[in-house]
Amino acid sequence: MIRRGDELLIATRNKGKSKEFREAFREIGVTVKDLNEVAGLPDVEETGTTFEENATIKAKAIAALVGMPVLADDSGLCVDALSGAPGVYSARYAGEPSNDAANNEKLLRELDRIGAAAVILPEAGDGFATLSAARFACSLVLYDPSDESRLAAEGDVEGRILNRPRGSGGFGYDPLFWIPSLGRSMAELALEEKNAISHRGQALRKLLTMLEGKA
Ligand SMILES: O=c1[nH]c(=O)c2ncn([C@@H]3O[C@H](COP(=O)(O)OP(=O)(O)OP(=O)(O)O)[C@@H](O)[C@H]3O)c2[nH]1
Ligand SMILES: [Mg+2]
Repeated sequence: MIRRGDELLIATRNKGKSKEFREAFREIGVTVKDLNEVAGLPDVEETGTTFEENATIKAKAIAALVGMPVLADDSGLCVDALSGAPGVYSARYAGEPSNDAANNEKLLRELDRIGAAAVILPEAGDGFATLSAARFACSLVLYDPSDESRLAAEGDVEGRILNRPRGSGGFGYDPLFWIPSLGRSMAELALEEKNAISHRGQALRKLLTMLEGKA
């Protein structure tokens, strides 16, 4: 369903996501396009209550319009101390249009409001602490309108929320996401390093393995 030399449309307007997909698919010779590069495609409303539901909604809606297989990603950050919030609302946590800086500020405000206990991180240097365990989760859905087939895969990565941002890579909440096993924030990882461990990278590797099995 996806072969070397193919072009694949990803039903996303998030340039951070497309950058990560572009890098991952480049390794297998597949060119990636996102919704910002194709004129006339709508924003799809995310009315689902789970990542998988939303990824399915996005993939099907766009595939119906372009008549080709489409990959969609729905993902987010689930924070233990906030009972799993922001979850499926991660992009719109601080309101719409979505704004990474405002979302990060709201996350720290909410953790402060509930009095989340700060655990000092000596290995991170001056003034850094973590406030809660958290995970990034990603659901990928590849939908092919020619036979109405749907492939779905999930990935997640565990970490802790930092009390202040660290690093300049990645996107979204990456500067606030500390990975204890690496002793770095997600925003301190190079693109390939992030893809090697991230929720999105794991989901994508699972999906590609499923596709190989079908070929
Ligand atoms: O720091 C982060 N590193 C990541 O790797 C990551 N993956 C997801 N997220 C957050 O979760 C929202 C997804 O929401 P989402 O799946 O609806 O995507 P989106 O609305 O940004 O674009 P689209 O794909 O829907 O067009 C994003 O906006 C981010 O806030 C991440 N944050
Ligand atoms: Mg979205």
